Amino acid sequence: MATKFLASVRNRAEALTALDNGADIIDVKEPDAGALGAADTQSLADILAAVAGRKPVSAVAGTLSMAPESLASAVAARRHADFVKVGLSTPDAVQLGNALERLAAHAGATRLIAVLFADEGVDPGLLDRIAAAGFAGVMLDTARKDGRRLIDHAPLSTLSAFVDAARRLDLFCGLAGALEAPDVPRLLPLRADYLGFRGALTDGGRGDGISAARVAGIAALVHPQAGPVAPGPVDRVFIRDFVHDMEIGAYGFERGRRQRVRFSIEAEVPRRAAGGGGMADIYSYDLMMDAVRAIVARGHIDLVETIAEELAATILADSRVTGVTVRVEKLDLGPAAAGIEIRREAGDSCCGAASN
Ligand SMILES: O=C[C@H](O)COP(=O)(O)O
Repeated sequence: MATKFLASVRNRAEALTALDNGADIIDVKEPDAGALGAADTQSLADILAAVAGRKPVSAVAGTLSMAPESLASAVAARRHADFVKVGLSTPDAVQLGNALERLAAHAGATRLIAVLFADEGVDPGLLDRIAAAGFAGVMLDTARKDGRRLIDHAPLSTLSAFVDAARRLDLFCGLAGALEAPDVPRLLPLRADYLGFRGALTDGGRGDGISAARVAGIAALVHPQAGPVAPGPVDRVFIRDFVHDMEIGAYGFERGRRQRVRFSIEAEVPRRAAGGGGMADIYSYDLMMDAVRAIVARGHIDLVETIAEELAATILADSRVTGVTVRVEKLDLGPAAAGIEIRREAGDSCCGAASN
C-alpha cells in the first residue's frame, strides 16, 4: 500500500483545504496546544460533517496525564472519528500498563492510535504491548515542537526498524515530527502507512493557518508521479568524497577494526520539469547519502565490489534515475587510495525493475 498523507487541521475551513489539495487523512487537533493538543468536540463534529466520509478523520485526544479515567473519557468524547490518537508519554511501566489496560476496553469500538515520541526515545518493544491492548495503529511523532525534525532524533535505520516492527504486528503505522518537504523522499522508502504534517503546511509556524499551495506541494511529494520522461536534458546529481569509518575487507587483519572509506556517486536523472520544477521533480542527493549510511551501519562487508553493486541497485531502484556511477575507495591501506568504480544503467541485470 502506498504511503498516505496525514494533514493536521484545526477547523472546518482547514479540513476542506487539506481535502481539496490531496491529503488522505484529516487529523483534527489544536496546534497551539502542543503536539497532542485536542480541538474541541464541536470543531471535530463540524469537520466530520464537512468531510462527510470522503477521507478518514482522526482526532487527537489531547495532551493528557496518563490517568486512565481521563484518557478513557477523552477517547469516548471523540468516538465518532475514524481514529482517535492517544499520546503514550511515560517512562513509568506501571502507569503505562494501567493506561493500556483501561484503553483496551475502548479498542473494540474505537480505532485507537498510540502516539509515541521520538524525542523521548524509540522503543520498538512497546509495540507488542500496544498491539496486545487492541490498538489499531501506532505513530511516532515529536513531543517538543522546537524545530528539530523526526530525523534529528532517530536515524533512518531506527525509523525503518520501528515501521517494520509495527507492520509485523499489523499496526497501522505513521511517522511525523516537524517533517519538511525534503524529508519526504527520504522517508518514503520506509513504507510507513502515512506521513503526518502540520508545520510544513503553513507559511510560518505550525500555529499559523495552512496554505493550499503547501498542502498540494506535500501531496505531490507523498504521491510521486512515476512514468516516462520526455527526451531532454539529463542532470547529474552527485555526492563526492563522502568519507565514513566502516568495517570492510577480506583479509583477517581487516576484521574487527574500522577503516576509512570514501564514497562518490553520480546519478543521471532526466529533467522532469523545465527550469528545475519543485521538490517533487528532483532526485535528492540526500537519498544517495542515506543509501551509503545504511550500508555503513550494517556491519562488516568483505568487498568494495559488493558495496558498489548494492549502492548502484538501490539508487537505480528509483525510477527517476537512468544511470549511476559509484566509486568506493579504501583510504587506509597504504600510500594509495584503492577501490572500484562501476557504472550501471536502469535495466542492467544487476538492477531490477524500478520501484518508485
Ligand atoms: O500528527 C502530526 C503532527 O500534527 C505533525 O505536526 P508537525 O509537522 O508540526 O510536527
